[in-house]
Amino acid sequence: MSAADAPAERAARLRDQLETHNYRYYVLDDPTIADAEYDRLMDELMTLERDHPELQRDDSPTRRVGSAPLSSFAERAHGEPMLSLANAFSEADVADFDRRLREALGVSDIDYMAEPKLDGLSVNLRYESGQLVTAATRGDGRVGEDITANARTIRSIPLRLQGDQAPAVIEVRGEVVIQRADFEALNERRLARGERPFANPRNAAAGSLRQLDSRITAHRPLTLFVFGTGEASEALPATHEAVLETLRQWGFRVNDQVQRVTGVSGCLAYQQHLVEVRDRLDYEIDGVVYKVNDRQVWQRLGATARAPRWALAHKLPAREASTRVRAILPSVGRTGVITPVADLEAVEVGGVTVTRATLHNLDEVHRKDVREGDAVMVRRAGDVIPEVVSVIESRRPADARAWQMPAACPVCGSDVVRIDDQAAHRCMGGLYCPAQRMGALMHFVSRRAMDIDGLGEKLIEQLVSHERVRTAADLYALTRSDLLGLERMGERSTTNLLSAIEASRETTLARFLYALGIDQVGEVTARALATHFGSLEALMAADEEDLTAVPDVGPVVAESVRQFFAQPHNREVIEALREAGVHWPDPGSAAEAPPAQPLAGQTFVLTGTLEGQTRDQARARIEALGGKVTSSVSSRTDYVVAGAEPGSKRDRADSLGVTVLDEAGFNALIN
Ligand SMILES: NC(=O)c1ccc[n+]([C@@H]2O[C@H](COP(=O)([O-])OP(=O)(O)OC[C@H]3O[C@@H](n4cnc5c(N)ncnc54)[C@H](O)[C@@H]3O)[C@@H](O)[C@H]2O)c1
Ligand SMILES: [Zn+2]
Repeated sequence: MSAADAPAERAARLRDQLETHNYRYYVLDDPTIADAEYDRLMDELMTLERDHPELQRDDSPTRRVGSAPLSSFAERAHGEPMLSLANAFSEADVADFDRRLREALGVSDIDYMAEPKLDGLSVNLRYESGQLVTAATRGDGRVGEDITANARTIRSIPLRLQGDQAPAVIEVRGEVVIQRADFEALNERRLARGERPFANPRNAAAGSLRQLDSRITAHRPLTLFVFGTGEASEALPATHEAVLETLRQWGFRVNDQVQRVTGVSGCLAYQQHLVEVRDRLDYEIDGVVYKVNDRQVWQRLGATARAPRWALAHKLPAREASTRVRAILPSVGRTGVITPVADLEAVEVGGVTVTRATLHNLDEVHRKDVREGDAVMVRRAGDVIPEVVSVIESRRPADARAWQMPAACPVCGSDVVRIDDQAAHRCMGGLYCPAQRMGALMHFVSRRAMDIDGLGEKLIEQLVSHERVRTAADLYALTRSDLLGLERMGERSTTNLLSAIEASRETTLARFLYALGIDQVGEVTARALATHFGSLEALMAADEEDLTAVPDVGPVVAESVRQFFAQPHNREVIEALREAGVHWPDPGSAAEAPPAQPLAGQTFVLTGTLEGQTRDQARARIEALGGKVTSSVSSRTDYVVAGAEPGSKRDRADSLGVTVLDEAGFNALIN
């Protein structure tokens, strides 16, 4: 092989690849690489052909637009060709473009119309005497697919032009898009039906518009934004700005971000502005387009085989890239919920290197059918966590197997359980699992649990990070010297904290159960369990049937309780706590009788109609136990007791996160 062969071979290979990608993208609506990767291949081929003119060929993808129309549609020739756009990837490219135009036109400043470049599918609408007669996709630029029936179902496409100035013939061009929220809802529905999700809104829009059955299109939320014209039987206004205004008056939707700017600096400022507002737009954009405003100039500048010379597409940083999933890792969060995370081959998305993407939960992994080894599309928008959007099935390795949630927590080895119909899986080692340490400890010391005053998040964080505290039991071994010297811990606060820890050793079984942080076991359930079983031993020995015999304990709660106590590590921590001196009155002993003022310091709000008592009776019972009843709900309210037809106080409680008790829950609490 001679040295001169290398570029020729490379060019041939690039042409092959680009043709394949064109076919998959334009005909099948099923691309296997991200746009930015396609753009890089195209750019490489263009550079090769420019540097080696002998390699130029008329049938090269660099000279052509799109791809031939799919034969299942009728063909529709455009009155005037529909071209693509020249691309700029950098500010220097934009400056070059502007300089070339200024030189060609002999002017010092050029006015441009700057427009968002919508990422959808372009269509050509032909109106005769104001009536929509045909609609076609761009196809290869000369001939497209006839999608007239489908276009008629799109509400933003006027079937008849407004006003009475309609020309005999006019072609109107624009981009059909699917709005972001609609795209997400559409993919949700597809996943729910076991269908493959669309890779991105552009594919969703293209797939929806290129339907042989227009009833399907009618159910897809498509929108048309128009950006120009083709064949016209009469002269149009002299500037592009005025043409857009005419289109508006005819009843089309012209993008409201469109703006007239001057020179390179105007173009770049506009692009910067769109980068900033991009995440707030309802639709996807992949660039901005600058068009010379003076249409007389269009004639003079003309076009290449592929694109007009008076317009330029300035690409925005890509949001999507394709990469490979090296592994799917179960990640244990602070509350024990396990999230599958894709460990990715590093890939750059929009200027940031991405190596991880969330897969949310096991159902999502299965619905998207993401497997270890899969090629996937990854998406990162704004500050949102990167996400695996879809799998490129055609690039799946033969040995890829469906992923399963591990049976044991990868951090602590406790059982992993899916509780009934929740989508989430959890590690059951709540007391022991290092991943859950912070959350478990914060809960353990909280006011309604062990009530250890003075042990805040900052302090717990320090104790955990110094490995001084691993489980709740270690709190009871803390010494003066452990605490002194930690941030903001002086003599006095250390003394106070140590005595708060000391005091918490004496507690009640209900509080202790609540403090354990068993999933599904709140205060009321903890009390019910304590009352029913009387001792921790009896509760730990209970099977599902025993548990569901407790009022208000259903199978979900029962399963959670059983699983919790089934973990050897949890039992170890409980044992250690008891050895550290945590205790409560024996069942049946006089001390188990509720203290005289068990509701001291707690505030209640009563709302709605109670059945077994009047509100006044309920108030009397609360007050007898030391509680207080107030009339309005605030963040200081401990409980809202809601009878029938509770009204707005209940809603307010929900929005503030205040515990709401029904009458049975209230009775359980005060008895
Ligand atoms: N991933 C793949 O496999 C693959 C394959 C082929 C093409 N592509 C992608 O498609 C694009 C190239 O294709 P293209 O020829 O359609 O070019 P293009 O999409 O880059 O630019 C031309 C098109 O932009 C659209 N457009 C949007 N807003 C516009 C506006 N305000 N004014 C004028 N036109 C506007 C029109 O439909 C026009 O046809 C690239 O982004 C490329 O990455 C990807
Ligand atoms: Zn764990």
